[in-house]
Amino acid sequence: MSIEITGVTKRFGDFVALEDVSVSIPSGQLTALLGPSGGGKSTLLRIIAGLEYADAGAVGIEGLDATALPARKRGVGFVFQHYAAFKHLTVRRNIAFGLEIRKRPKDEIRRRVDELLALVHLEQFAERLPAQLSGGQRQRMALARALAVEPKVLLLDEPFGALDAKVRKELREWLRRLHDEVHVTTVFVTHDQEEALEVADEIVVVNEGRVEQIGTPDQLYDEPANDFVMRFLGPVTQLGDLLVRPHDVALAPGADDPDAVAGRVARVVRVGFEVRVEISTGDQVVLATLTRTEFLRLGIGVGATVSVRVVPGAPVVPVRGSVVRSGLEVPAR
Ligand SMILES: Nc1ncnc2c1ncn2[C@@H]1O[C@H](COP(=O)(O)OP(=O)(O)OP(=O)(O)O)[C@@H](O)[C@H]1O
Repeated sequence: MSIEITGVTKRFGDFVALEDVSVSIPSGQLTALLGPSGGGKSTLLRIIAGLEYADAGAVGIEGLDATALPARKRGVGFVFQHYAAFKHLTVRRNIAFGLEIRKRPKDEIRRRVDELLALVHLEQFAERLPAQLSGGQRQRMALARALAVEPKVLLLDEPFGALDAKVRKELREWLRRLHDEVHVTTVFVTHDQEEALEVADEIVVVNEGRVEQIGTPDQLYDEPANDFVMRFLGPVTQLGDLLVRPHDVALAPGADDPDAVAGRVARVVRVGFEVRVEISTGDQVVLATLTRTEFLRLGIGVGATVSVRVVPGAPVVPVRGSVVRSGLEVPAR
């Protein structure tokens, strides 16, 4: 394991930002810290970086106990959302900075910076000043600068957060390809579930100072540990005491199915290729998302009686604080 976080707690005054957090991050992986704003992702990243210290617990980096080490001795590279470049230095000099202060030989620096410029596709911008770059190019420069000193670990705090949606999407694909080339252990913070699902090898879901779940994108999507994780990863609807994804809700005309919940179609909205059907089951409104073809095959419309059930095998989780049909009590948190 490359980064080993054990029992980390961090308080700011009375406020508990992280509570007994333990996470193992394997070498060479791209790991996302995902969660809502204020959940503690950045605090965890800053504790790994050595920019913040835990009140309790330990941080190991590549087998070394880094708990009390200052940031500069941890071998980590860091990129923030708003990257502070040296405004008066060219892109080339910005990238070379870490190597220059380490007094590496000039020709080695030139060779390494050329490699990095190629890696982040900024060869033709080498002699520009940071102000003459776009936001996306600046973040790529920031990544090249962080990589220059060959960190053991690369830490990215919402690196594309300040960019517009299109550039953000391009850069996340680029980050994935970059990582496949460089393989440096990378941890990045995001509150965007799509970004995490698309880019990360593994996702750590952080909420209210705790880890809700750790898993691959598929594990999180197919086996969400609880209703928080399921809600955070995309649209959900409630059927009885269970949370389910609207595209995993199956409908049949009529109310003959004894294993299904009977309801009445309350609303039908077509959005592009999908049809969203709201079904009133008396005490609940359940949302089902169907393809247009499926919807037409059912031959139903507003007012129709339907049987509602969950597609067999689809992931469901009990709603926190509710009693599940099996009689299992799920404690409210
Ligand atoms: N230096 C500090 N002093 C006091 N409170 C802090 C400090 N740093 C963070 N916090 C609080 O700790 C909590 C966690 O903050 P953190 O930045 O880790 O969350 P986050 O999940 O990264 O959120 P965001 O996505 O908004 O950055 C927040 O409630 C924040 O206000």
